[in-house]
Amino acid sequence: MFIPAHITGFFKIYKDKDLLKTGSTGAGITLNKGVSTNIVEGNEEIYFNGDKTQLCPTIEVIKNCMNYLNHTNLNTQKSNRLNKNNKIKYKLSNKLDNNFNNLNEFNYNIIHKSDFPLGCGLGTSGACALGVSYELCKIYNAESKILEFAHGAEVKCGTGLGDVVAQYTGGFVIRKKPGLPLNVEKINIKNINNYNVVVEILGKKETNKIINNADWINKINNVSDNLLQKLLKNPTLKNFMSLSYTFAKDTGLATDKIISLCDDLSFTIGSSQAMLGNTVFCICEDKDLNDVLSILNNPIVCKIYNEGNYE
Ligand SMILES: Nc1ncnc2c1ncn2[C@@H]1O[C@H](COP(=O)(O)OP(=O)(O)O)[C@@H](O)[C@H]1O
Ligand SMILES: CC(C)(COP(=O)(O)O)[C@@H](O)C(=O)O
Repeated sequence: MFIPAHITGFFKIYKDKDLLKTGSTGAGITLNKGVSTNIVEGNEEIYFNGDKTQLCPTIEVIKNCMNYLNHTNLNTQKSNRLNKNNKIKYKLSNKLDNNFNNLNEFNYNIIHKSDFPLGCGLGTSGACALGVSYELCKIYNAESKILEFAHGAEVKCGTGLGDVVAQYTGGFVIRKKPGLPLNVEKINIKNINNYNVVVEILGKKETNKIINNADWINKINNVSDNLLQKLLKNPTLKNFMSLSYTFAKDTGLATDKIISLCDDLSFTIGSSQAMLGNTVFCICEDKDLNDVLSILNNPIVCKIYNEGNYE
């Protein structure tokens, strides 16, 4: 299952005892590059772009799914699966039934193939969580839990607050309430294919260290306080980029290098920092694309990905 990358422009942090109510409000866009996840028979391993990893959000999604199955009528589920006569599903179900609490006993591999690295503000960890959640929920007929498993896992790992909700929705997404239940506005963009989103990754930045630090939470929430209303009043890509730049600058999250690159890109529709990464992004029309590319060292050109589960 392909899950798009997601760039948050600005956000406000909400913490709650309930992981599912913890999250962020704010706004972002999903991209036509992201993560594809598959489940295959194997030796209980998780792979990210060919490397064996212990990826927290992926592991937590599997645990969420196991706990859920543990509390559900297993026999009914099992007979459904057996009827489908699918070898992988059958093996998976046996392993899950026998080894609820031991991830190491699973007889399958999770394979993530990503266009972007982890830790660069492109929602890669959220895309892994949502991808594995879709795949597992498909196997266990637990589709109603896809979002819960993935959002809960991201929050628990401290790797994201709003990415999963936005990635599930797809497009230019304004998150009006934190976490679940979903409360978002998906903005319709005319001639969406005329826009390019150009991404320049400068380095890594661990989301965890910012969203769990009291000083950063204060700064972020003070600056973002009225940005959501401003965007809702005028929900255009230009306004989104301008508010995102204000957020990046006024919170102090943007480094001098990021600010200087954004200044160089001021002829575009807008440029800012991809939250929460050491990454710059800008939105431009085709006529400006060559000029944008000439300014950046390793630009990655994307389009806005508008598919999703918005109703
Ligand atoms: N190669 C890796 N294997 C496993 N985990 C990784 C690897 N590289 C980074 N991580 C972890 O992945 C998570 C990335 O989360 P985050 O910073 O939110 O990234 P993103 O912006 O891509 O969502 C962090 O918990 C980080 O420790
Ligand atoms: C900005 C962030 C808190 C983290 O995003 P990332 O670094 O891409 O995981 C995001 O989840 C959000 O709530 O908007």
